[in-house]
Amino acid sequence: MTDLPGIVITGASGRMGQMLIRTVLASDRARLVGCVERAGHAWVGRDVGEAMGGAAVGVVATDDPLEAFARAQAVLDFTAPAATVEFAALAAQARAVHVIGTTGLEAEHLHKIAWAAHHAVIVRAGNMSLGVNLLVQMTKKVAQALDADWDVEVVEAHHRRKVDAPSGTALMLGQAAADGRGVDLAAVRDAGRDGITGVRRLGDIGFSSIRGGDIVGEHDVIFAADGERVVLRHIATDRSVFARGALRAALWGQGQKPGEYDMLDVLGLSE
Ligand SMILES: NC(=O)C1=CN([C@@H]2O[C@H](COP(=O)(O)OP(=O)(O)OC[C@H]3O[C@@H](n4cnc5c(N)ncnc54)[C@H](OP(=O)(O)O)[C@@H]3O)[C@@H](O)[C@H]2O)C=CC1
Ligand SMILES: O=C(O)C1=N[C@H](C(=O)O)C[C@H](O)C1
Repeated sequence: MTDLPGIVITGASGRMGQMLIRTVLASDRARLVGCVERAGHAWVGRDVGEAMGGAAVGVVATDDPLEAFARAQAVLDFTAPAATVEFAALAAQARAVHVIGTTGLEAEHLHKIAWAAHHAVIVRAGNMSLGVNLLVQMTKKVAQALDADWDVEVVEAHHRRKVDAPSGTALMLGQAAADGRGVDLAAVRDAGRDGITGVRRLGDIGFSSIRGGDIVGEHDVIFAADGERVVLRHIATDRSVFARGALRAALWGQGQKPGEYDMLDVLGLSE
């Protein structure tokens, strides 16, 4: 039992944090050894099972990430960009595999994460589900097969509490379409149409975001031509698909060389 990889969960009280706690506790391949919340959070000092309204599980939430990471083989991190950058440095210091699900990361954050990956294994993906990562590969293949007369639009829908747009998944899908076409996404990205936009630019990849209610996560990649359309779709109905992927990544990362990996590596879908 104690030989199983020890897992720490950051942002433990969050939507994903709580799903990750349940997933790790239910697993016979890993054990929960720590949960992190920020200083002053109501969960700090409390057993996380009780904090979730159930029975005690023997893990007390802490506001000391380094102490927790030092006891772990992997950190599952679905928090916010500034926190994730801080955790990347600490996980590298503790030589723990850092699984990053956080989205909304900008160039400055990615740069710091890349530095941490010189010293530790980092697995980062805007979406950890098997289905979305298959969709990424399908999107690349369809984009390879179709020319720029097929307009590419990525449409995503999420719950009302999501703070970043386009979603990390939408950006992965847009990147896959750009890779398939052999173009630079930054040069063709079109997000946020409003007002007199002018006609659509040939070759652009468009992004649209819907926010409402409790939508877990829905993504369409639309290839639209004159007279026909191809639509690739993924619908997540339960956050457990992300949590299972994250735990799989943590286990896969054990024994890998330091570096930055993604879910395509974990799932063996890289080309
Ligand atoms: N890659 C994937 O498969 C998926 C990625 N996500 C991404 O995961 C992230 C979290 O999503 P979700 O769970 O819905 O969000 P929540 O807001 O429900 O949870 C985020 C948690 O992180 C905590 N947090 C933020 N900053 C810190 C910090 N400095 N130290 C410790 N804890 C901190 C928050 O605490 P507090 O409340 O105190 O701010 C909160 O508990 C988002 O970026 C989302 O897009 C979500 C689902 C799947
Ligand atoms: O914030 C969320 O909820 C989700 N975020 C990820 C994203 O930005 O794509 C993954 C999933 O869609 C849920």
